[in-house]
Amino acid sequence: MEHAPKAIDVTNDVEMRTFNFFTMGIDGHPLGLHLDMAIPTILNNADEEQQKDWLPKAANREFIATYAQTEMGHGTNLKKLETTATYDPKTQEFVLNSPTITSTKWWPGNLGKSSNYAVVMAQLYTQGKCHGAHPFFVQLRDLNTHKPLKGITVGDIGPKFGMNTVDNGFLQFDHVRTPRRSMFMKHAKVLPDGRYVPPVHDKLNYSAMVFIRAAIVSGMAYHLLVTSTIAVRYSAIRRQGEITPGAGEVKVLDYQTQQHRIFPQLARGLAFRLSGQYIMKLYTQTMDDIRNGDISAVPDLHALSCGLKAVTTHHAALGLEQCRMACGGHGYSQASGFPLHYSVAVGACTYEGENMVMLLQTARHLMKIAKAIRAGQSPKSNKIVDYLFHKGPPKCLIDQAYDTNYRNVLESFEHLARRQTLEVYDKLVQLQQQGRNYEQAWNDCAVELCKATRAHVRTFLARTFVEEIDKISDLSIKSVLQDLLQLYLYYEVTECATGLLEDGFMTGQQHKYAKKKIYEALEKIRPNAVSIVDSFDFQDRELHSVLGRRDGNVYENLLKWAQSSPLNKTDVLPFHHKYLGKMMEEARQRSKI
Ligand SMILES: CCCCCCCCCC/C=C\CCCCC/C=C/C(=O)SCCNC(=O)CCNC(=O)[C@H](O)C(C)(C)COP(=O)(O)OP(=O)(O)OC[C@H]1O[C@@H](n2cnc3c(N)ncnc32)[C@H](O)[C@@H]1OP(=O)(O)O
Ligand SMILES: Cc1cc2nc3c(=O)[nH]c(=O)nc-3n(C[C@H](O)[C@H](O)[C@H](O)COP(=O)(O)OP(=O)(O)OC[C@H]3O[C@@H](n4cnc5c(N)ncnc54)[C@H](O)[C@@H]3O)c2cc1C
Repeated sequence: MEHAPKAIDVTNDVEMRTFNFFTMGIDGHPLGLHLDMAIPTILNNADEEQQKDWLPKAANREFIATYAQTEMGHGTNLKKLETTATYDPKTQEFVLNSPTITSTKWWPGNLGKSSNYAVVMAQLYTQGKCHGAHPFFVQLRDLNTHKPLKGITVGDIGPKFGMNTVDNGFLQFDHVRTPRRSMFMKHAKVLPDGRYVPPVHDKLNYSAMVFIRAAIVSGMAYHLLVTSTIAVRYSAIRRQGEITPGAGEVKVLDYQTQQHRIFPQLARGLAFRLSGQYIMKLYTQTMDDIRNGDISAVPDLHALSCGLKAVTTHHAALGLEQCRMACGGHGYSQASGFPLHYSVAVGACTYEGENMVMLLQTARHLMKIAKAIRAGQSPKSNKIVDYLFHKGPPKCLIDQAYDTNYRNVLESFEHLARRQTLEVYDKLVQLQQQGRNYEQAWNDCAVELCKATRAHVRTFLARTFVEEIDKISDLSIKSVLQDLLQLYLYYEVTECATGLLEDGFMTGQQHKYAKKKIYEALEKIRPNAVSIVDSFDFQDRELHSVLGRRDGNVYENLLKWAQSSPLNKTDVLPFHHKYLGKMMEEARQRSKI
């Protein structure tokens, strides 16, 4: 038939994701971990033969797999995972075991009820020696009955803060046997006789986490762009109060405070989107390099993905909350769509590496660079960190008339990142000279180390935003985006003003200049705000928001939404006369006596 709907191609990743997203919503679905973590693990950690066997079946959804790493007792410190996989050369099998309560796998998405396979991270023992956590591909449930296999206890961990459409689960193994070839063998291997062959880099097993950390950056852009769309649209129909007495009530979007609350979230959403594209490309490139035997970019990718993940999730959480508050009372209703987006987005501050832990990972990388700088070494042509080696201007120049492509603003961010990185490095060295060991000194510097990472990530986000806008050739689009860029950059200057003022790099006057540039940008963005968010082309079914409807018919639909609440199916609730009605009736009778 000419107009018959085309079937979804389940092997096409983008098509499948879009379909899932529209049909099942944003708070997760039974295939989430299968698509986002299990398949990437197969792609990057299975050897050729394993891939041939597992990948087509995975793409075709002949099984559903999850990623079971975190345990009740340990999520961050992977060295202390307790699940064991002990190789038995006699049968050429691994024996998977959960020796303690705290070794119970806890949290994996879709583990509770949906998955019948899992990538299981377990401490690998062979020939009496532990080689650390390695991934295994393990069948959990019978393919026909879907009952747990012998020795496996599996279930759902119960309701959570949000994402309750995902069956996060628990899992225990009681000496479960699995074939030798169920160990992912692209990097490390166990030979039939039990000999261990180490990987070229011992963190290659962690590539699925790196993938999601990179994906999260665009995910956070999405949440911010969606919620600022809701806030802008609603603020453009909501009228309350007057700016000029007697001139009539204004749209709340005309208040400067409202613009200052919402527009920076829009600008940050765009910045995250552009850096999200960058890090995904870097991820793909690095995985290709690894396939060709080049692992040199692994530390850079790890450091950037950890820092971006931590900063973007934190800012998304704060930004979403600003959008909610910008919608007043109605923002607190589920009709706004904010509770759904908020509870999904804040999860990302924790999953895939707790944010403080991630900031500290990037800081490790920065400290190596600081060491090289202090040793007088030259930069290594690394676009992301080379600026740390260069001496910038001694004073801030943001208020100079000619600031081609915001060079002066970028140099301010660079100055702060460089100063913070070197200062905390010097403190680390000093503390060790005073007798602290490295780990103690590290802990004493941890807050400042996190600040160094934030400053470095801010520099990266800002530079990427500037460079990407510079590439746009359509001048009408470019000019609108330049307004958002202006807002973004000066807003970030004020956000890190304490650091810039602290060492006298920036003057109070220049801080005032940055604020002036923010207010100027808000004014320029205001007339285009609704068109900007409309241009994202979000469908109403994506926004899940009465307030953010594209047609702006908020009030009549808010009433319909409330009337359709289950509580309003009947005028009088069935149990009214049994409890509240009875209570009031009895009270009235008593007061008559
Ligand atoms: C269309 C729009 C949709 C919108 C929706 C939005 C959705 C958002 C997008 C997200 C998509 C999907 C959502 C999926 C749901 C997610 C479900 C969540 C899953 C999980 O949480 S899985 C579990 C995640 N767990 C963690 O992240 C654990 C955190 N811990 C660690 O990673 C590590 O233990 C560590 C980094 C803290 C330390 O590692 P450790 O092994 O102990 O090593 P160390 O000895 O400390 O370090 C040794 C050196 O190794 C370096 N290192 C560490 N990790 C890596 C790595 N991955 N790669 C490279 N190098 C690494 C470390 O830095 C050390 O280096 P150095 O010695 O300094 O040189
Ligand atoms: C919604 C959701 C989905 C998840 N999905 C999965 C999944 O599919 N698969 C899976 O395996 N796991 C999953 N997880 C688990 C998740 O990856 C972990 O919870 C996360 O990595 C944090 O680890 P933790 O719980 O051990 O936190 P903890 O490490 O116990 O964190 C507690 C506090 O200690 C601090 N802390 C810990 N270590 C350090 C340190 N070295 N330095 C400084 N501070 C430190 C943290 O900053 C934090 O403030 C999920 C979690 C959530 C919330």
